[in-house]
Amino acid sequence: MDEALLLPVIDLSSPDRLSTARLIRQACIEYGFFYLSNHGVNGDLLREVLSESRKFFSLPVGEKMKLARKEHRGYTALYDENLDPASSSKGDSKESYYIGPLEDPIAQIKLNQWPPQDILPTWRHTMESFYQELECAGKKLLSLVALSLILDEEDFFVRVGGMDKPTSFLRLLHYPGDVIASKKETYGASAHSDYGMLTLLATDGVPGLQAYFICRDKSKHPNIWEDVPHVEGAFIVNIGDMMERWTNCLFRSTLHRVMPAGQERYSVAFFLDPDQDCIVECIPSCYSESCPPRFPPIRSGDYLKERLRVTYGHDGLNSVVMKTT
Ligand SMILES: O=C(O)CCC(=O)C(=O)O
Ligand SMILES: [Fe+2]
Repeated sequence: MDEALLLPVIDLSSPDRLSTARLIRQACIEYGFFYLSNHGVNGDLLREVLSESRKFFSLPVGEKMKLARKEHRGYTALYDENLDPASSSKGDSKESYYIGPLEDPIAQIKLNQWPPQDILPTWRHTMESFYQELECAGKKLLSLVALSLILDEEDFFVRVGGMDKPTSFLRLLHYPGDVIASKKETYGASAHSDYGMLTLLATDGVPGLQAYFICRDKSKHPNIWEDVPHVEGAFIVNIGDMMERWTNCLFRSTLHRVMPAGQERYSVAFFLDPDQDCIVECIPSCYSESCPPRFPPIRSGDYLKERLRVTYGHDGLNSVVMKTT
C-alpha cells in the first residue's frame, strides 16, 4: 500500500457556500469520499457515543440477542452479515446496532429497540441526541450537494420529497481485535457500497477503512484499495448508491471495506436516506442526449428493501414501515 491518500476536507461552516459546493462536486466526482470538518456535532457527545457503544457490545451475547435486529433496528451479531455476497468469507467479523428514525411522541408505532434502562441508563438519550445532531449536519451538507449539482436550487432534495420523513439509520459498529483469520478471507466489513444518499462516519482512530478509488485516467494511477485514515474532529463522508443513481454516476458511490486491524475498533455510521416514498430519478442537469439516464426511476423504500434483502437474505422490514401510501 502506498502512502495514505489525502482526501479533500470540506468545511461545513464556511460562509462561501458556492466555493464549498464546487469543492464537494470535485470530491464527489473524483473520489465519492471526503472529510467533513466544522460540522457542528459536539465532540464530547461523540466520545460519549463511543463509550456507550463499548458498554453495549461488552454485554453478554444473550443480553445483546434480546435486542436482535427487527424492522432493521437492533443488534446484528458477529458474522451475521456479509456485505459482499460475492465473497467466500463466512461473514463479516463485526457486530452492530441499528437505530432508525426517532419516534415522535404521538407516533403509534415504536420500532427502535433500546437496552434496558437499569443496565444502560443514559444509552438511549445519548444515541437520540447524536442522531439528531447528525441529521442536522447531514441536511446542511445535502443542501450543499444540491447546490453542487443544480447550482440555483439548494432545496432540490426537499422539493422532490426526500426530506419529508428521511429514513436515516445510525449504526454502531464493533470490530473485535481478536478475530482468528481463517483460511477463508476475513474482513471486518467486506467490500460494499452504501445504499442511500450520504454516509457520515466517525471512527475511534483505529485504522482499517479502505476505499477502492477508480482513476478515470487509468494511465496515471492503477485502481487500488487505499487507506482512508481517521482525521481527528472530522467525519468521513461518502456518496451512496441512491445519490449515484440521482446523478447518473457523476457522483460515485465508491466501494469500501474494513480490514481487520489486529486491534479492537469502534465506529459509528449515519446513513442519510430519503423519505421512503421519494422517487429517485436522474437529476436533469446530469443527463443529456449523448448521456441518457442509466437507471429507471425507483421508489427509495423499494430500493432499500431490495438491498437489505440481498445483504441479509430478507429485508427485516414489515409492511407497516415500507407500505406505499
Ligand atoms: O466502520 C467503518 O469504518 C465503515 C463501516 C461501513 O462502511 C458501513 O457500515 O457501511
Ligand atoms: Fe459502508
